[in-house]
Amino acid sequence: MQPTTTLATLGSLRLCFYGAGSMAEAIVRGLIGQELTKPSQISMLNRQNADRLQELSSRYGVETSSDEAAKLAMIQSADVLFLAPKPKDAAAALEQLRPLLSPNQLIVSVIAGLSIHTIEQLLGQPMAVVRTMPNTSSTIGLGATGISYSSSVSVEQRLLAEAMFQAVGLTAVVEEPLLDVVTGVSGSGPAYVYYLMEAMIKAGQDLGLTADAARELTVQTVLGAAQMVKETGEQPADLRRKVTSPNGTTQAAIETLDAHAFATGVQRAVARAAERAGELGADIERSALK
Ligand SMILES: NC(=O)C1=CN([C@@H]2O[C@H](COP(=O)(O)OP(=O)(O)OC[C@H]3O[C@@H](n4cnc5c(N)ncnc54)[C@H](O)[C@@H]3O)[C@@H](O)[C@H]2O)C=CC1
Ligand SMILES: O=C(O)[C@@H]1CCC=N1
Repeated sequence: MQPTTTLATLGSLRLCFYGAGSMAEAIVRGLIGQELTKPSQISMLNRQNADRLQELSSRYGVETSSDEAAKLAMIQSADVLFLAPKPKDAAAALEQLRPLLSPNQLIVSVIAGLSIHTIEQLLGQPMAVVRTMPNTSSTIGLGATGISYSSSVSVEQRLLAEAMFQAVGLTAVVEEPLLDVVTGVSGSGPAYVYYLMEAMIKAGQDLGLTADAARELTVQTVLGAAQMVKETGEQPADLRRKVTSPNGTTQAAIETLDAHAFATGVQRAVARAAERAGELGADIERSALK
């Protein structure tokens, strides 16, 4: 299947998001914003928050319902079912889905740590499962998504899954165990960058800039730095050296960051997030075996 055929196919498919939180919204907003599908092809469901569903329906025009019979119809008529509850709710959510599924539906999970093996166990039948780790930047088409497949996912389904996530950003197909590393780098990654930005803005303000100036200068600096790495193809370390004059201001700042073990802290944070993804997956597996 050619990419254009895949995209045309996507427009005709019914997509159901089971779990209507931040990550589901990011993907929906991206798919609609990139005109990959119409809002009428998308349904979004959650456990009990009717106000949230109302908000999503009026914001994007997607189909939502709190009525049990209508929810059932949305699930059963979906060609692609996105699993997007929190890990702690995943075992219960997948067990609820179990009797409603048919083998021709494509399952796309965004749940951190949850393995394809456990998804298959919880769903109780062989299904085509795409396990992904996206991030919230999918909202604006700048997401970064790691993808793995169960062995029963067909070539066409792979192309479809990649087309969906490429529509909302960049994709990397990886061996399944590496999805936990992807979680540490890019799934949780936006939060590290926001944390850095919070600190830069606060420092600017503490030293006398207005809140607006501190924010705008910080945003443009992060945007420009990321774009420089992308457009020049240079290594971040080389670009960093070009900013760092001998005995200048940047050297003084980097020495201060080193004194606070900045790089080690970030490396440990990524590793800990990856480890935590494994722990979340193991917890769900334990609930599944109960
Ligand atoms: N927020 C993020 O940056 C990212 C999140 N993820 C993954 O996405 C998943 C969702 O995360 P968020 O959107 O942040 O969480 P959230 O808390 O914003 O949304 C979770 C949604 O699932 C619904 N839900 C819970 N139990 C349910 C059930 N039994 N049936 C139907 N719906 C149910 C909740 O009502 C809520 O709408 C998680 O598994 C997380 O690991 C993955 C990548 C990035
Ligand atoms: O914090 C979390 O568990 C989720 C997974 C990746 C980003 N947010």
